[in-house]
Amino acid sequence: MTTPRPSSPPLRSPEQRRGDPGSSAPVSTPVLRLGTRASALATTQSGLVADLVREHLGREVELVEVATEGDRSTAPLASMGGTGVFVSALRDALLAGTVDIAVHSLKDLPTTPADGIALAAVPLREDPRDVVVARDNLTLGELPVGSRLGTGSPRRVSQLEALGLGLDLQGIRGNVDTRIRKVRDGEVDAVVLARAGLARLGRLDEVTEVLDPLQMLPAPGQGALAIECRSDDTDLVAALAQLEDPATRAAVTAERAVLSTLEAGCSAPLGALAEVVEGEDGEELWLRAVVLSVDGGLSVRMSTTGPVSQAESLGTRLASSMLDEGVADLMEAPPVRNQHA
Ligand SMILES: NCc1[nH]cc(CCC(=O)O)c1CC(=O)O
Repeated sequence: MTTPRPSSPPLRSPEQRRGDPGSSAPVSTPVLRLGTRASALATTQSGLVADLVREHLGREVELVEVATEGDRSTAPLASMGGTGVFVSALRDALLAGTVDIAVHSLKDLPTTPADGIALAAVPLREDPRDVVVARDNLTLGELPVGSRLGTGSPRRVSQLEALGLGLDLQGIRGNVDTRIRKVRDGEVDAVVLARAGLARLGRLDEVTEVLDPLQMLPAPGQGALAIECRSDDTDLVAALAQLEDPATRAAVTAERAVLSTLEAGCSAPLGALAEVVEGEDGEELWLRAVVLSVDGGLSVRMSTTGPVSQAESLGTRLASSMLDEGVADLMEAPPVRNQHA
């Protein structure tokens, strides 16, 4: 046991720190521990939420790093059960009581609710669109036939194939920085990323094209954050509600209802985007969705509008209509090969 030198900060156990009588915070408001993955995007997003909590709840927040299987392994995400691997370690930390708040990218959040976990707030969403980062400032349409485009996402692959650009699509993984570096290093000619991640990381200057949802519908929940806590932490559930953006909550609720309804009958690539728009009778929700075969040869695209207050049923009904159009069969459809597939 070494004695800390006088200049060192005093060492305290988490228990001591929680009710520290020496700090200005009263014992009844302990420091909130916000669990985060270690990636640059995750710590940035967690830092944003920590700032919101400090500002709106007036509470002290500290970030606690939590390692997840999705970060430790470089295996394809699908082989680990999808992006849910990023989520479960943080939820385990919540349930174990080692953290009080967890922040996720909403698009990584499984649609099935987790026991004991509350989705306490969905704050204002970033621009949900996908973007291209390409060499020599090129747009998708300017990339020569045969250009290598790196993306491991079936949703992006199928929609890019559907555009018929003759790109050589290559499955890559890695964080935002790694993917952009593959373009700089010439390993691929371009990558497609969520604009929101680049915006939060302050790297929008890398973007060479913003993809219109007409060409590329984003993933359900893309650009939005999910703030979770233990559901029995009722004071915190109520306090975190101050961080909620109702329009964003309605939009992602509709998008995720499409996802969960289709998940039962269909595992084909899916894009969905809901936006609050001005309708004849005031604000309404405009929901668009697409399901494609993996090779992009077949797709079903639908849209609908409805009351913002009925986001969930709007999504469920749109997905049901898509199932009526046979989207469940798209996975099994014989490959429709375009010239460059
Ligand atoms: N797939 C991983 C992931 N999860 C959330 C984001 C970006 C941030 C967001 O969509 O909110 C990304 C990176 C990307 O898709 O480019």
